[in-house]
Amino acid sequence: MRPIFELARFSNALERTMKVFKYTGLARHLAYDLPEQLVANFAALGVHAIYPWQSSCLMRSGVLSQSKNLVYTAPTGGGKSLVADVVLLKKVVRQPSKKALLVLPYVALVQEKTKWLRRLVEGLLKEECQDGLGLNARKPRSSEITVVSFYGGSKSKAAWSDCDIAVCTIEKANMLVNSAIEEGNIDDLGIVVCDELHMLDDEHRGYIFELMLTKLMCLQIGIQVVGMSATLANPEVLADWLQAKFFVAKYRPIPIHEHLVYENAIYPSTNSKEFLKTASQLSSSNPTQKPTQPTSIIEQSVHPGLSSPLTNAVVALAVETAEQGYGALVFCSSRASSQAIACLIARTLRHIPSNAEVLERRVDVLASLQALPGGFETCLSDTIPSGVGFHHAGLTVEERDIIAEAYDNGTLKVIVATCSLAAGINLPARRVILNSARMGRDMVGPAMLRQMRGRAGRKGKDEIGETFLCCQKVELEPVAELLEAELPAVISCLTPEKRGIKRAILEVISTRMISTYEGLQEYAQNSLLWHTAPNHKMVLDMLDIAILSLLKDKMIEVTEFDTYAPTALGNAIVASGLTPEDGLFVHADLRQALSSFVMDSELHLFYLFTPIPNHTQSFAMTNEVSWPTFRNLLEQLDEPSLRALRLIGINPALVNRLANDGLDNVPERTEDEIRTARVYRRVYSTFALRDICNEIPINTISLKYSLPRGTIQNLAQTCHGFAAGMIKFCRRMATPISHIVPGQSRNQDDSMIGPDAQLIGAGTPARPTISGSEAAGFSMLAAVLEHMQSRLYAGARADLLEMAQVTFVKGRMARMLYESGLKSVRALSEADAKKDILPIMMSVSGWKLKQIERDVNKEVESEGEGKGRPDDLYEMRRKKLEEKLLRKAEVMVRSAAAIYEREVLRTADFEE
Ligand SMILES: Nc1ncnc2c1ncn2[C@@H]1O[C@H](COP(=O)(O)OP(=O)(O)OP(=O)(O)O)[C@@H](O)[C@H]1O
Repeated sequence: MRPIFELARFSNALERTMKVFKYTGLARHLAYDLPEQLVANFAALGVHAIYPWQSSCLMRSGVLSQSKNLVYTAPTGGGKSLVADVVLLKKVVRQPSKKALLVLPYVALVQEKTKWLRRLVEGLLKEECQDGLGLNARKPRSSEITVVSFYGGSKSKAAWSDCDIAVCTIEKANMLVNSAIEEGNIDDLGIVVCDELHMLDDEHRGYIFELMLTKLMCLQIGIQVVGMSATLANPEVLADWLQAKFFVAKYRPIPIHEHLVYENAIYPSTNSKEFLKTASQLSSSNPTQKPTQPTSIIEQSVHPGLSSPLTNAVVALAVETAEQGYGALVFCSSRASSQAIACLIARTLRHIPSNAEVLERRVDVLASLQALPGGFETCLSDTIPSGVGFHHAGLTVEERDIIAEAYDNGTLKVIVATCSLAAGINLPARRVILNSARMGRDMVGPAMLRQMRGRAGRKGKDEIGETFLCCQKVELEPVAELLEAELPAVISCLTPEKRGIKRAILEVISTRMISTYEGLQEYAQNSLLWHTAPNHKMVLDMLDIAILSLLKDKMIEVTEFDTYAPTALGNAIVASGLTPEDGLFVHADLRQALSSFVMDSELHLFYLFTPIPNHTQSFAMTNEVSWPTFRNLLEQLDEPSLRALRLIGINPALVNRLANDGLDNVPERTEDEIRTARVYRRVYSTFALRDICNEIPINTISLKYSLPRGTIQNLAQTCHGFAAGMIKFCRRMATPISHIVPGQSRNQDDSMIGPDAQLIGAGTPARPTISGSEAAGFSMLAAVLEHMQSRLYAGARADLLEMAQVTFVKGRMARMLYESGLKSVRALSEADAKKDILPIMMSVSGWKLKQIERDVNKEVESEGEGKGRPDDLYEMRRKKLEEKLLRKAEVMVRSAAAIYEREVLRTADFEE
């Protein structure tokens, strides 16, 4: 290792850093040209030296000088993120006018990375300006670096303009890039880092990576692109596409010892070839083949639940790891089996004594789970005391966070999870145990298998890593095939069989990036599709077909200059982040609402705010509708609500028939039938959304609709973003925007176009692409939806709506204030922040106090009494929290006073 950051012996960070430079040679450090504070921050986070491969990768010409794009791969846990962190932070510090986008596929990863980067930029300043040169140069002004996360369901209201580094999900990143192009400030973007680049070939979400990167490649304005992955079979192809340097590293700081387990026997496999050989020998019926010898045998338990050798092996291996005081991650094929296996492991571990302090921490974990407003999976009460948790998408985010944190800090020793955990968060383990290699009924793919096994032995957490792939006889052959399988080459998802290029074309026309046919051809030539297609004519034909289809669907039009311009519809679809197909679906629903909107029931509005099936893939999948429940819900509706549903297209007789016949779903053979099925599924979700807004606990809703709590929570979180998208859709439909010059188009809140908006081409008339009355209708609908949006944000009934306008008063807080007598904005405006509001806020934040207590105990335990007395530390942090909440309470009172004053003035105006 090259010890550029070697340190630890010095107390003061800066002093430490200076010593580092002397020790390692300034020349080496200057090669990276990193600010001292950044070096110190890396060291404080445990990165004292850089791996040789990281150094070689960074030193590829043009990478650090930010003139070259970079694509690289390294094994899981190999330290890829550090390379990207260095390039990204250097850009932001040295070119302070530039912003950085960091794109990750999962919300949990976005949150984790945001926390990491915030710690990394602590005290790190970007240089604001440097006027003049030499002796006359003015000293640069400096300012702090802001890191903001963007993802669906995020409560943050931060805007692109507020941040230096935006950490985003793929969809949000694409939307940010679209808005920046449209608003003419894409120049502000200096670097885009794409983690998990292999996701490019994920048909559901990954193709948006390609749309975004193709735009950046086409723009040619020097935005540096950095892409990385542990599972890229063809980095050179991607590098060629992105005009990037590429680098392949094989280094893994902690090697993994791999094993195959079959019929209670453990076979070693030092590499995947040997693994494959062992698996093939075991599955072979050839008597002449010399049998492979196991290294050890797992004792078969007499417990009836462990009669299957596979389950017996999985449980025994997990128990052994926990007994030795290490962490084990067990991957199962389904949510149900992960819970069942967790219970079996816990039952065995129950008889093994743990120390009193650990037991107490587990009691705290359970208490935190019990305190969750959304309820918790009661089965966890059986497993947590033994140090075992489970983790899957059926749990709420809070449950998953508590379990992951307890595992990370050693309170829990085993987590049993579905494979979504492997890619979703960075939880390391001494031992990774695969209870067969399946996801549902299918075998996992080679990339996922690598991700799962890659969780074993992570630098900074453990010094050894082991994996055990446990399988049954029938699985030996598919497992052998899986092990032999090469990682599939990443290919474009824009092929006609997958997503096609319609959305891609609509986006670039709608954002005004391209308006000519030649421009569109050039765009297509910048896509991965072009780089991987065997035949370029096919791509150009696809382009023609997509243009025709967009013209036919009236999403784009041909102007009198023979260029392409978006229609209001096309613009609305792109602005609200929908695919063209989903956009048409939503448009049909909104037009119907325009023609006959049912105002005397909330149901129609809730329907329009319900994310459409496929928009949030996890909700209301085909087989998740319980038709008997649907029928019961219809039976309880009042007349206006029933009328609303009939208008939307629900036929109660059909629901009745499906419930009686025990059928799974409405038929989906023709396009009409597919649309109808989507409407039924969306309405089912609408009922759940209505319950969420009526503050029915997640637990109760989950039971009522036979849907997991995680699914209900996902609906609650995604509906806000979807509702905002619908409002944007209506606003754009209401506005003649087709000839607005980029950069002049709209206000920050994306509301109306100013009267001075410039026209493209002298004398070009601004032609609304929909009729005046329809535009007015959409404008009215936007206003109605906007009004109702606060109902969603409040998560509370109408009587709390007024309160929910006040800053920081949302959901539970609104209810608590209401219940303690502060029932109106006026009452709140007259309240005493310290005496009346602070105690309520402290009780709502009870879980935070628990968290403080846990953190203090943990720190004192690891750093000793030098940190201070636990009680004093706790008191100090409690006071800090109190001060923070008091400031919030004061803002609340001021906000309530402002709203009340406005209200009084409005009434006075009206009375005059
Ligand atoms: N040079 C280094 N010295 C010490 N620790 C390091 C170094 N580089 C990375 N690490 C640590 O190793 C761990 C794994 O690194 P990182 O998350 O960057 O790996 P990765 O290759 O991105 O893994 P994955 O593919 O699983 O996301 C992290 O805890 C990270 O802080």
